[in-house]
Amino acid sequence: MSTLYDKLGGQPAIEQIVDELHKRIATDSILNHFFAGTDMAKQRNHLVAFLSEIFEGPKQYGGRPMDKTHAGMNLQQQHFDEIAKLLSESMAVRGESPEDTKAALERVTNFKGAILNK
Ligand code: HEM
Repeated sequence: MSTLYDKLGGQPAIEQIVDELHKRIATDSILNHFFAGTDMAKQRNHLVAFLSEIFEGPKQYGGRPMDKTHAGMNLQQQHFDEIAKLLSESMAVRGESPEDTKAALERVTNFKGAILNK
């Protein structure tokens, strides 16, 4: 049976989705200030690896756990919702189906408790 990673189109698809997401974050006034000091090239690789892994692709994320990564940011529900919205848009642009997009959002939402209020 194919995994969500395969259904989405594998590594090239995840890379394109993350690039679309980063384009949107850059012009989003709710989110972009959080990334002011971030090396976005590194961030791209980390996020591609992280998403690939949670979508059941090859295990490849070697970065910090989500609670440590977002420590001190005091992220709130509205920030999470905004990223989730931009991620959905990025998946739609890439031509992903509503079902696969929903499944992906569910996987990401599993980490909400580790990301918010840190
Ligand atoms: C929606 C679910 C989210 C996921 C799956 C996620 C995932 C990640 C990952 C994998 C990293 C890289 C970790 C590392 O460098 O070791 C990261 C870093 C980061 N995330 Fe998130 N994140 C999420 C939500 C958010 C939100 C809502 C914000 C703020 C608006 C945010 C802001 C950041 C920032 C600023 C960094 C870079 C930290 C640095 O420069 O060291 N994240 N995130």
